[in-house]
Amino acid sequence: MELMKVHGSMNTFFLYEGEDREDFAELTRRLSQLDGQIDGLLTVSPSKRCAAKMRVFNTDGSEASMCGNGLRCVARFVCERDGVDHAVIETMKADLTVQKESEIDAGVKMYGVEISPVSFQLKDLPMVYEHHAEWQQKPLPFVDASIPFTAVAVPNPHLIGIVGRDLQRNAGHQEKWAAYFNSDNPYFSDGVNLSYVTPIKEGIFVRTYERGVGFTDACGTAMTASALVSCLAGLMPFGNVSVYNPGGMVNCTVKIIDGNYELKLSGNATYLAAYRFDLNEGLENSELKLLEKYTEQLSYDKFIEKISDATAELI
Ligand SMILES: N[C@@H](CCC[C@H](N)C(=O)O)C(=O)O
Repeated sequence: MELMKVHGSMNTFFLYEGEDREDFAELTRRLSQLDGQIDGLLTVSPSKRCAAKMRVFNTDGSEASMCGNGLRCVARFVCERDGVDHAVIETMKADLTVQKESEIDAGVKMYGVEISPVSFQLKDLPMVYEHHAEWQQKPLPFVDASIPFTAVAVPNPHLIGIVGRDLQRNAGHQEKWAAYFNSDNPYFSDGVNLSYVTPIKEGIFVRTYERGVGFTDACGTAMTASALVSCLAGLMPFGNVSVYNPGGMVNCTVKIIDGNYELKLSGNATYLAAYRFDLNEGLENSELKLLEKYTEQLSYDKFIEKISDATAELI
């Protein structure tokens, strides 16, 4: 099978186009063994009602309901394949609009994607904490009395803490709690993506420990959820929020229209290389062969260099 290696904000995936397969979970685990850089597998298959259907698998083989950085890459793939500038993509819980946008820097292809639905109901993550229906901007006393946390599903589950620079730089605190919440624990039966957010001059900085993966350079749904939480907390005005992360920078648009949240994530969709994945006799003997390395990353690296001052102290 042919695969493409792609990234959104350095959140890196193999992208596979073809019919749905039963063995995507095993395939993803094997691909992660063969290539330690990836954060999962994106699959693009035919949809009965949309331009395509996207599924996303974490490196541990678990399937997630959404992936914001991955959707930008799938958006580019589908728009270029179909010769269009916008499309609707079927995902596990919603059909989402995506569109091509102008390059943020020479040679850096950009796509905007809808992030929806949004729910603060703990049952939608799911999260269980005493008898609460929601948990917004309040410390979880058993974690840390100084960090206001918000639980939100977009629709994959996120727990967002607003922290100062010291906790942001020292990833040990975040790692300890993320590892706990993604193992056997009474609060998150399906695990959770844990992000720490710090306001900076240019916007916000977000670091995410992803469920099913571990620390990643960026998580698109987490950055969008963090922008929403920052607006609700009064740290950022509603509208456009620049979100910096260890893998780059994205723009999130946060609006409330008629009481509904409207969220959009805009950022790069970069193609790294084409591969052939030969299954041979079974997954354990499968091999990954590089067919072609693309040069787009050079443009992305230049873009990163230009924005590096904003994040220098925090990465
Ligand atoms: N990297 C993604 C999210 C991928 C899924 C996540 N790990 C989960 O299990 O919910 C993004 O860009 O949103």
